[in-house]
Amino acid sequence: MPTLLSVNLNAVAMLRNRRDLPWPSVTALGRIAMTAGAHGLTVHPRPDERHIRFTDLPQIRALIDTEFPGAEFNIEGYPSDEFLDLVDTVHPEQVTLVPDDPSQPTSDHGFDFKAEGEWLKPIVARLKRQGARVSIFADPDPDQMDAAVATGCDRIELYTGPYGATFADPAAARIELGKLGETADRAMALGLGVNAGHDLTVDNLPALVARIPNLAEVSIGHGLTADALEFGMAQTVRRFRKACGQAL
Ligand SMILES: CC(=O)[C@@H](O)[C@H](O)COP(=O)(O)O
Ligand SMILES: NCC(=O)COP(=O)(O)O
Repeated sequence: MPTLLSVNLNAVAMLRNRRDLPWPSVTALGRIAMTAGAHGLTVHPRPDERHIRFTDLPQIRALIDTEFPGAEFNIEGYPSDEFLDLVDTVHPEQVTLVPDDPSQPTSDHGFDFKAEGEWLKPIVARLKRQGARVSIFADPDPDQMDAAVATGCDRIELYTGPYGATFADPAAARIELGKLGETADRAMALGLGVNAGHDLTVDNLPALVARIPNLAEVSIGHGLTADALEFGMAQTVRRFRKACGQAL
């Protein structure tokens, strides 16, 4: 099964929010991405709504349900009561829990499962009762995986930021890829599915999917939106799908 692509719309929303105007439209760009073969759409609403607004969520839900049934809505975020209530109203196919502090400019680490696993367990159970697949953002650290599986989650999402940061340093990239691969191997041996995301690009994806052949899904926003400005959203999605190893 090739790695699936979920297009993160946060960067599109951030551009829209520069003005009190409805463009670029998050749902229109989502529609183009889905028509070009993306498997799903990802959003990461933050408490200050600086990217995705809470009102975007039902619109994206309706887009998927009416035009792309079977596609997946993935909502990422810190599991505050507000976030969990928000998710409850939209019924995403997947929820990805991320240990973000509201003051962080972007996500920059995974959960410490050894320290926070007990706290995560009832949250995972609640989301699974609502029918969502639960994925949890994880650092590339194989030693964390036993505690990750104990939370009851279905998948981890490997934090690939440090790998993305090695774009000008092939030797460093090999080291980061090794850590990601070892963590994925351990997670899969324990029965967890593995997603990945953060700072992935058409250039760094092929080596990642070659090292982790059963990588279930990548969610990509920043690099993909940058390419969409140059190539257009539809062609960009096709380029990223090819980099994931998908047949076009
Ligand atoms: C968990 C993760 O890596 C992404 O959700 C990332 O945080 C995207 O959000 P921004 O593009 O808003 O930083
Ligand atoms: N989960 C990662 C994600 O959705 C997108 O991250 P990025 O490509 O914007 O860094």
